[in-house]
Amino acid sequence: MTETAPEKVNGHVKPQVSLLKFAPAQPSAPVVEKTEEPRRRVRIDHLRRVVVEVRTHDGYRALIRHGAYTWGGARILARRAWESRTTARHERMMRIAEASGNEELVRQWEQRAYAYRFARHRRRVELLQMVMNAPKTIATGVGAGAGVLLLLGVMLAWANHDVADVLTPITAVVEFVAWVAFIAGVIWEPLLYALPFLALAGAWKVGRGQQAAPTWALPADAEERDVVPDENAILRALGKLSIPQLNAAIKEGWQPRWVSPTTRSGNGYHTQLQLPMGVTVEMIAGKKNVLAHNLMRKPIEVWPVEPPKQPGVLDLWVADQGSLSGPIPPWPLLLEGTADYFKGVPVAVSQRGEPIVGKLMASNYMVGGIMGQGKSSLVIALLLGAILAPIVIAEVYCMAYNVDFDPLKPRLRRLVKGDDDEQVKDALDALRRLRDEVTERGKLLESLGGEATKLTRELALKDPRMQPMVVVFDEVHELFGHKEYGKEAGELAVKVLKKARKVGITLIFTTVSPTADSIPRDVTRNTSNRVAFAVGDHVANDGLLGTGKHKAGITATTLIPGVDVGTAVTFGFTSKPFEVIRSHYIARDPEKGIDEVTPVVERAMGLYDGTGPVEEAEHQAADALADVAAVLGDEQRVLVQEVLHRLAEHNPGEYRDWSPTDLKRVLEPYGAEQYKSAGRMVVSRDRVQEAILARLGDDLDDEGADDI
Ligand SMILES: Nc1ncnc2c1ncn2[C@@H]1O[C@H](COP(=O)(O)OP(=O)(O)OP(=O)(O)O)[C@@H](O)[C@H]1O
Repeated sequence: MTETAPEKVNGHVKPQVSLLKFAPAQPSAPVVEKTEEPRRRVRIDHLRRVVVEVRTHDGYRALIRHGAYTWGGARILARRAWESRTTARHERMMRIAEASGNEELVRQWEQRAYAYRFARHRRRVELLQMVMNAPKTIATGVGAGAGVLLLLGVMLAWANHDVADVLTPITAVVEFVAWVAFIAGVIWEPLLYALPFLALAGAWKVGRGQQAAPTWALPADAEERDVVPDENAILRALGKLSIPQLNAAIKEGWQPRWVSPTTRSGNGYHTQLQLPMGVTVEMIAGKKNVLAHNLMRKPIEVWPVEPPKQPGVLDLWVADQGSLSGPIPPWPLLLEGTADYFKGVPVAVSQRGEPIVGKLMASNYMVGGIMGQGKSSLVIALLLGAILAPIVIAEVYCMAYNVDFDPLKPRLRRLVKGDDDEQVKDALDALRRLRDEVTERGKLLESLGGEATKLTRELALKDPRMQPMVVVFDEVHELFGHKEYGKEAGELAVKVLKKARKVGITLIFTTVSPTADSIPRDVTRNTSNRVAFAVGDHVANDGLLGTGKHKAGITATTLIPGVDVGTAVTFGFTSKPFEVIRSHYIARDPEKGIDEVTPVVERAMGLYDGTGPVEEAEHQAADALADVAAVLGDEQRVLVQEVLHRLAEHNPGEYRDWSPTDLKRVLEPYGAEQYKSAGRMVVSRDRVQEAILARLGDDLDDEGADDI
């Protein structure tokens, strides 16, 4: 017996009772002549072309435009009239308030609607009463008027001694009425004929004022998209984003609450407004390109974001046209000046044109973006600034074969180049050393720093083991992505980053691949300053700037590679949720013979060797005895507390934390320590001066002994 495989229906063994309904087998269809369909399509295409092409005809556009103005104006007037006589407006406002969940506002509009209805009812009742009383009122009025005229006539007749004058006032009034009737008779007919035209003209004017015509029919200059993004321009631009919920709100009469009206901010404009229900900032950010177009800007010049503490608010910053593509001012330290590790280094200008300082103390960097967008240049600006502070130790681990860091070599403690296992291992070793270093420095800080919770300038100058360090890991994905060293490197980096900020170690990572696969998330999370040059997609963007940033409009995906070179979206440089920066460029192109980097390195070397204007490195230990003498001045005796106070003022770095014991420790060897006078501890000027002389004598003796 042969077994046959069960028949299958849709991949299942054929069921006993099939629930599948098969279409009856069609008799072979007769061959149909297919010539009709293309012809119909051709006709539709032709029709469509005619409809579209006719729009380009000036006469047709003018006809539609003016027709639409009139029709639209009439509709607007009718709506206004309707709203003025009914509670339609109140109800609309109530719907908006209700939709935005503002119960207080709903109640207010309800009360207004009630007051309006009440007033309208009273007016109607009064009108009715007036109509009913009209005959009586008219009769009374006419009677009173006739009486007055008659009285005037009598007085006139009396004055003129002519009885005929009694009727003169009444005759004059009758003649006046006849004239009015005559004039009205003359103008009535033309007025009657002109009335529809006047109404049409009025409607046309209103329609034109409101631009109530299809956009394609408007004259070329009528689409007055304003260069200044004021409230009107912003509302117009928002209304043309094709966001249904926003359009519905606008149709309902939504008027935004301007949290902050449009104000000038640097080289752009800043506005904040509350969005209606159903419309999120993400939706607006998703249409950033269209918004930028509507505001007559490039996408990079428009930044719609949601402030962290103001949910539902659209924070819009619009740069001046072209302001982000002009030349960047030269690096402030290019020709002169030194830097201070504890204050930071100028690296860029912000979107508003303000200087951006790259902090070094308590900061770490992750710089990413596709190739050739300026990552290395930004890091070189940071590093050049850092080495212009003579106390800084700098190391570079560049996991690629490139010459970017070569000119800095003389001033670097270590420069490793290359992406072979050997160099990657060097970078790993550097991280291992740094792990030990941060621990060591932590202990030193505890023992030397006293109250200080992090490295201070004084401490760094006092102890060479606490000299600030800047360590660059270029193309760091080679390290973190390394199959042998990657895992350990990631863990070490996180450990170092967590402790480095307090002990004066700055880590700078750069990568072309800022995704979670190449850079451990925890490494990026623990970097305070993140820089995204043009990136390939939102994954890379969020890998650098943080999850959800792309959706929230903080995105470097709109930066154009090759065009926006040197421009980056950053986090951590200022207190703002993000900052678009344009980095200073210290040019170097050996092929063209341009090299601005080397002179800066030479300057840094001058400072470092002590041949230049060293400000910080040459730290002289304070001479406490001389300082005490200086603060005593001419006074015979000074209270100990006063001496300590004056010393702290004189040299806060050295004496701020001094106590009477410290003072005693310095003065005692010379017998000049404080003593009690009239019940209070004092320091004597004469004793201190004698101590200085005694010390001088000792020094001379020592020199004499050395000479022998
Ligand atoms: N701020 C800037 N302004 C003007 N041009 C710049 C700026 N930064 C960089 N460039 C130009 O872009 C080129 C590439 O810069 P850089 O090497 O810094 O890019 P990168 O992102 O580090 O590229 P790679 O990943 O290939 O090293 C530079 O040689 C320079 O010509």
